[in-house]
Amino acid sequence: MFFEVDVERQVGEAWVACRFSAPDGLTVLFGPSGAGKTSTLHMIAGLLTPSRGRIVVHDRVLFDSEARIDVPPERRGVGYVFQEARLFPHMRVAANLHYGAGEKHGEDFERLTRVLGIAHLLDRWPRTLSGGEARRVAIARALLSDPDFLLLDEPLSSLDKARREEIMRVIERVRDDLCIPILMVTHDHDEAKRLASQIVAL
Ligand SMILES: Nc1ncnc2c1ncn2[C@@H]1O[C@H](COP(=O)(O)OP(=O)(O)OP(=O)(O)O)[C@@H](O)[C@H]1O
Repeated sequence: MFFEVDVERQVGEAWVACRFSAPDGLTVLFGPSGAGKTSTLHMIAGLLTPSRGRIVVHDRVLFDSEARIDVPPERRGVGYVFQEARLFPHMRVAANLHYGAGEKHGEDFERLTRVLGIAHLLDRWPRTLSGGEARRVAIARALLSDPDFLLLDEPLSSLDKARREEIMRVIERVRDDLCIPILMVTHDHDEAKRLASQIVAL
C-alpha cells in the first residue's frame, strides 16, 4: 500500500479519527463538512500533530506516536495544494512557480507548465487570474518541489462547471502521465467517483 494512515486528535470541540490504507493512483477522502478531512490532510503533511497514530507513505514512516517519529513537513516529500490557491500576490506567476522549485528547471518546468496549460500565464500577476487558472498554478507550484505525493484539498470547489471540468482533466493528467499518487478531499460524490481509484469515507 502506498498510504497507510491511522491518526486521531482533538480539533477544537471535535474528535477527528481517520484510518485507511490506499494504493497509489488517486484516493479520495470523502465526507460531510466538519468530518475532519482537512485536519487529516494537515496531519499527513505534518502541519498538525496527531495525539496518537502512525503515518506511512511509500514504506517511509512519517509519524509514529509510539516510536516517537515525527518527520518535519519539509522532509515529508509532500506537495500540498490548499483550499485557496495561496499564491504570493507580489510575485508574477513565473516567480511563484520558481519559488521553492529547487533543482527542477528547464525541461521539467516546460513540461509541467504545458501539462497544466499555464505556459501563457507566466507573466501575469496572481490577482489577474481566474479561479481555475490560479488553481492550476498552485498545482504546478506544488509539483515543482518534486514531491513523492500530492495532497489536494477541494481542488474543484467554487469553480463553475467548465472550470471544474478543466481542473479534473489536469488532475487526471497528473495521476496518469506524471504518475504521482494523490490524496484528494472532496464532498462531491460525482467528482469522487470519476477521479478516484479508491474512496475513503469519513
Ligand atoms: N481552528 C479550529 N478551531 C476549532 N475547531 C476547529 C478548527 N478547525 C477545525 N475545527 C473543527 O474540527 C472539525 C474538523 O474540521 P475539518 O476542517 O478538518 O473538517 P472538514 O471535513 O475538512 O470540513 P469541510 O469539508 O467543511 O472543509 C470540525 O468539527 C471543525 O469545526
